[in-house]
Order: sequence, then structure tokens, then C-alpha cells
Amino acid sequence: MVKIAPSILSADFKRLEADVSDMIQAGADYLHIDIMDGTFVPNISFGPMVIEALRPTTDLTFDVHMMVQDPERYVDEVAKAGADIISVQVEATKHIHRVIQQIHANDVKAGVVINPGTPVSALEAVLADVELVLVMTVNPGFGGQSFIESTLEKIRQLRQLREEHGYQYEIQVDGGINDKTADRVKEAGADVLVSGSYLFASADRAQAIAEMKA
Ligand SMILES: O=C(CO)[C@@H](O)[C@H](O)COP(=O)(O)O
Ligand SMILES: [Co+2]
Repeated sequence: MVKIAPSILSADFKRLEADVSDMIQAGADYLHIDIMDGTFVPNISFGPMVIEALRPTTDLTFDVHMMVQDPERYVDEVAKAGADIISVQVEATKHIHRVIQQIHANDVKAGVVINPGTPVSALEAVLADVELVLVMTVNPGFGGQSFIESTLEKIRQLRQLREEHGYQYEIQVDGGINDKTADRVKEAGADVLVSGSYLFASADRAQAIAEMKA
């Protein structure tokens, strides 16, 4: 069964703790936390302080998606704040292998992320070293965008490479995931579905999560 990771970018920040706890009750498997720096992406969200504030409220897996230029500058701080998984964009660093080592040195699982315009081949050399591969199904920076069809093929490729080589990573998708697109990414081979605007706007979040998992 797939895992569901609500993205708190779409939460109500004035009642963040309550919104997070509501999603946990509703059946979330991971909490997806988007850090945006205003340089790698044209938006600024929040930093490690928010992770630190939420950490004592739950044991749920904190899945941190860093949309930050040169993420090596902040990985240690994000780990110390309480991340369980840290994923970095392959386009944002000249030293992807070194950043993965840095994440692991903090006893945190490492993920790598590719934008819709980046091919799977850009991370082939590190696929054996990571616990998660995130295929962006929208261009990163904002919630509420439409799913990009051409990303489905990359999910299939990652599934095939994992089978061929015995790699261990989970395949995660992020952007435009709702009741309709969920079935398509599952069929292509995704293991973890990130969803922000759709889940947070659902009148019955438990039902929305259960339907996505089904
Ligand atoms: O990383 C990002 C956006 O860059 C995401 O995690 C969004 O928060 C997903 O939002 P929806 O597309 O599901 O509304
Ligand atoms: Co994200």
C-alpha cells in the first residue's frame, strides 16, 4: 500500500499544530515539510525553526524537502531540528554525493529530488546511496499547481532501475496529487504520495487519505 505525506505548505499557519495533529489522526504516514529559500525557487516558506517547534508534538516521520540553493549549508541544522528524511534537489548543488554523505552522517535518511525538466539519468550515479527519490510532478515553489503528465515516465524508469539493480529507495511524487492523479502515479510505480492543497481542502481528510491509499 502507498504512503501518504500531507504537505504542510497548505496548512493554516495560525493553527499549525492543530492542523498537523488533524492530518495525523486522518492517517498520514509522513509529514512533508517544504523549505524554500527564495533563490532556488521563487518563493520563501519557512526554515528549521518550524521543524523544531513541531518536533515535540509528534513521532511521525518528518520528510523534509529542501528547495534551497547549496543545501549543504543547512543540512546539519535541519537534521538537528528533527528531520527523519532530508531530500535535496539535484539541480541545487554541485556535490550531490557529498550532500548525501553529510545527511547520512547526521543519522538521517537521504533523498534526492528531480525537477520536471531533469532526467532520471542526472541521479543514476547515486541511486544506490539513497533511501528516497522524489520525482517533482510540478515545478517546485508553490502548492496548488497542475500535475505534469510527462513525469509519469520517470516514475516508471525509477521502478525499473530499482528492480534491475536491487536498489532500496522509495519513489515519492510531489505536486498536483489529488483523487484523480493519485491512481495514475500509483499505476506508474510511486510508493509515497505528497499532497498539499487537495488534502488540506478536503472536508473529510481521513476519507481523502483512505481513498488515495486504496
Ligand atoms: O514541494 C512542493 C511545491 O514546491 C509541494 O510539496 C507542494 O506543497 C505540493 O502542493 P500541492 O501541489 O499538492 O498543492
Ligand atoms: Co515538496
